[in-house]
Amino acid sequence: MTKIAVIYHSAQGTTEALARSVIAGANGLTGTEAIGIKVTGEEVVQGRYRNQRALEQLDAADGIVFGSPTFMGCVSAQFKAFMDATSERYSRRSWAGKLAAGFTIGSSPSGDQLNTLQTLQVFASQHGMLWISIDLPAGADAAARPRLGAQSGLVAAHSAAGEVHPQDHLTAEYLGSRVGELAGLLFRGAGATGIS
Ligand SMILES: Cc1cc2nc3c(=O)[nH]c(=O)nc-3n(C[C@H](O)[C@H](O)[C@H](O)COP(=O)(O)O)c2cc1C
Repeated sequence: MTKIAVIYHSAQGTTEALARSVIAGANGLTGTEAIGIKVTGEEVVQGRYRNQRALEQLDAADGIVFGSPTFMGCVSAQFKAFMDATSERYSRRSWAGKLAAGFTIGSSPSGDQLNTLQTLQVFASQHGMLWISIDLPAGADAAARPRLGAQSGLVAAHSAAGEVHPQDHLTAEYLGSRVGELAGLLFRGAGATGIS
């Protein structure tokens, strides 16, 4: 069984909604099990993220997808607390060779979300993880994914009413299925399942 974990922080629910789509995309593959882990403010005590069980769940995953809202042009403080809590794993190289990917959402189509994604990408690289991009041709994909054109991960933006765009959900599903399929190929020798 290929294991994918999606760890995310969400204050108002839009990042969580995208996380559900990433999970659904991965769970749509035969032989893949995806779980969601939500980082909450209550788990951050004096600046330290304290959920050891969550970290152990991530240890068991073949691929980890990181999700954070873009707050002031970067990951949220809660998500950064989680990132800092992985430093022992960094020292032990626990996550080296796992697959990684990321997604973020903001209120503006160009609200500096790319900096959030790049923060996630650097974080994954510090761990020696293998970063999975979005390989769809922006502007040429039949389903118009990725809507805002970012390729290094999913950049989403919600409407003025706070709604997540359906195409951003489609891209999130695609990202989940891509990470799941590649993890299956790399770690389980599973045959291609036909991402489309
Ligand atoms: C403190 C704060 C900072 C924010 N900074 C940005 C920003 O830099 N760029 C942006 O596009 N949206 C920004 N937003 C909007 C949020 O990213 C957006 O509403 C997002 O969907 C929230 O995610 P959530 O629903 O998972 O909490 C900010 C919101 C807050 C509360």
